Amino acid sequence: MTESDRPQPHVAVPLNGYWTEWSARAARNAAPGWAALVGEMAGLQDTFAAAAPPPEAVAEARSLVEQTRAVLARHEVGDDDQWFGRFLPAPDRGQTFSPPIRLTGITEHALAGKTMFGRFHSGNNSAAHGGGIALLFDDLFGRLVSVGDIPPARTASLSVNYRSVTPLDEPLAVEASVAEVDGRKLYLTGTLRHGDRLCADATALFLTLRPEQIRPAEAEAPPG
Ligand SMILES: CCCCCCCCCCCCCCCC(=O)SCCNC(=O)CCNC(=O)[C@H](O)C(C)(C)COP(=O)(O)OP(=O)(O)OC[C@H]1O[C@@H](n2cnc3c(N)ncnc32)[C@H](O)[C@@H]1OP(=O)(O)O
Repeated sequence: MTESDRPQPHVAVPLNGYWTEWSARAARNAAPGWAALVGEMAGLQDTFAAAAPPPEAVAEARSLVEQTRAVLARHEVGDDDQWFGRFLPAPDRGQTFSPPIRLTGITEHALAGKTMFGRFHSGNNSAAHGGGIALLFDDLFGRLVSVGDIPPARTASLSVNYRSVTPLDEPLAVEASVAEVDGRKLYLTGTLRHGDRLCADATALFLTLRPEQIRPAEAEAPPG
């Protein structure tokens, strides 16, 4: 690992008002330890993907996971009230779907950061899955369009070019920027690199939502 690959402090994103409230509400309500549980779950995904356990270990692991599901299922809420994915200032956003992105530079029109794919996102032959790479770009672009005063936006189209193999368990650099704004249309570009090597680049069209397409984020749930 070179010096520039070492984890750098994560930069907090100046979020637009919609996402600020959406995220703050989860932070207000979340139980202590939730962020650590998210980290365990992400680690579990990678460990699970990498394991070839004997029958007794399969049975033990299955029983433990069943117990965990039963504990969590007793506290199921609707998606307006979930915490998963809503810790926007954190590199993993409090979710385990896409790899954490540790942001190292932010302007209103560009983001840069570091990420890494683990075994959970493996395609084959120690290469990251192409769908996982598209997911990474969608998440990165989603963060970019949430910076500053841009109203909430959704992906209308996403195109990825896979230029070379993306390795697992290696630090990767991501960059995204707003190439053009045309009314509600945000044209975005991004790159994923391993060292000096370009692994993938992407373009996307995000559309800011019309007011009637936005669900209110500020509706306060009853405590508990
Ligand atoms: C730590 C920091 C945290 C930061 C904070 C993070 C915040 C949180 C992070 C979340 C990170 C995850 C981010 C995931 C982001 C998703 O993945 S969003 C989910 C995936 N996307 C969707 O589900 C969208 C589904 N589609 C739709 O809802 C609708 O089609 C859309 C996109 C809203 C557009 O519908 P519409 O508003 O009715 O637009 P419409 O009037 O049809 O078209 C407007 C214009 O766009 C054009 N257009 C529409 N679609 C297209 C298209 N596909 N191609 C080309 N042109 C198009 C039209 O031709 C039209 O052009 P003009 O005629 O005006 O020139």
